[in-house]
Amino acid sequence: MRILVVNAGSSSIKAMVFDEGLSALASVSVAEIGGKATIRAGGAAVPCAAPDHHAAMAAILQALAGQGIAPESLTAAAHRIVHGGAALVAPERVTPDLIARIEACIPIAPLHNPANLAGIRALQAIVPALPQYASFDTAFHATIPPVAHRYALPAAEEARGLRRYGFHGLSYASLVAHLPMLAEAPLPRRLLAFHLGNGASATAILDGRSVASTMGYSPLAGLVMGTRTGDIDGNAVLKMAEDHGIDGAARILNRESGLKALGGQSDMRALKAAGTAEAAFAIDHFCYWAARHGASLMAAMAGLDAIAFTGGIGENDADARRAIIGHLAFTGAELDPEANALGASAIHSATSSVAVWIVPAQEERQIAQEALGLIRKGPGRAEGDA
Ligand SMILES: Nc1ncnc2c1ncn2[C@@H]1O[C@H](COP(=O)(O)OP(=O)(O)O)[C@@H](O)[C@H]1O
Ligand SMILES: CC(=O)OP(=O)(O)O
Ligand SMILES: [Mg+2]
Repeated sequence: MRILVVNAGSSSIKAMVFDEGLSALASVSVAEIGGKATIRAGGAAVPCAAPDHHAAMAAILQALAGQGIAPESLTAAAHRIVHGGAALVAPERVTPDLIARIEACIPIAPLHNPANLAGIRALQAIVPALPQYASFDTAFHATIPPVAHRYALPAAEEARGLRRYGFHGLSYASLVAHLPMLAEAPLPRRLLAFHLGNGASATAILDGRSVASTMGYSPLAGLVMGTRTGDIDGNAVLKMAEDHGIDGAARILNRESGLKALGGQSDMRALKAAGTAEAAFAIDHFCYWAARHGASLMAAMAGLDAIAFTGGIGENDADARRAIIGHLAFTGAELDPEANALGASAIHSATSSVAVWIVPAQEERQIAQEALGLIRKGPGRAEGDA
């Protein structure tokens, strides 16, 4: 069995092929789509032409074919879908109806759902009979209670879907599954998890379940991100819509803000390499707001037992982790500088009252596992619609 998993983020596509035992058979990724794109297929990353997610997907399929994994040899494909709305809270087989429901969420996830659909369509065009499955980034957050997910808006607005959803759920679900293995201990009761990638969020995980998260109606809210503002006053958004039109305001908020606006680069590595005063301010701002939002999530769990970092920045950037934990020192969290610099799994000091972990994001494995669950269940109600 060969399951191709496609994880399209806002700036990257990560593809992996798994067998039925969830062993990885191949891995290809394209980073910095729309910028200085590079492709990694086993060896070092090399430049590639990927002005958009369609081109990146074509490059990935070509690279996989070069490794002997032709699209025709796949058993199934499984995709990360960022916004599933309130109804799509479990993995599903891709059908025309499901595609329509994913399309309906494009206005709320403009950087993501089109990219996710690009992957599905690319495969449909080449191997129309290939069964495809979808896993939702919003699903892990279905346990957030109304007090945390409801906006204080009139009921009619809520009925139109205006509520907080929470994202990066596949990453958080895999973190909850893997942290006990890394720590060789039960999952901490009150866990503050930071997913810091191009998109960034934090989640309060109480007894393994999401009880609050920083992203809201869309993946724009909460922390400062590569090109997204994070939290901003609604009236400031209205002022921007007045000045620039709705599309202009949406473009500024989603694509021209965040680290890019403050420091001139959306990519953390590029920002650090730039070394300018603006870049330093952007990084300070990112870490300060990550900590501010993280501290607010502690109230949703009545305290804190452990912190976990994941995502491209969370896993690889020791400076960002040090700055964020520095802002959260009042919680009793303290890093072991050497372990942090090395990127070890446990990075807290011996005297820290809060455990601090690095957990590699395994969204692809999580997606493969969810698809495998559906494949093993056999043809269900979705099969008839296909
Ligand atoms: N060694 C590193 N040091 C600092 N930042 C890094 C490092 N490796 C990756 N990153 C950053 O991680 C971010 C991408 O994270 P990732 O989770 O792959 O993104 P996406 O949201 O597209 O899935 C970029 O800002 C990148 O610069
Ligand atoms: C939801 C989200 O922001 O995803 P990414 O970090 O992959 O852009
Ligand atoms: Mg990602």
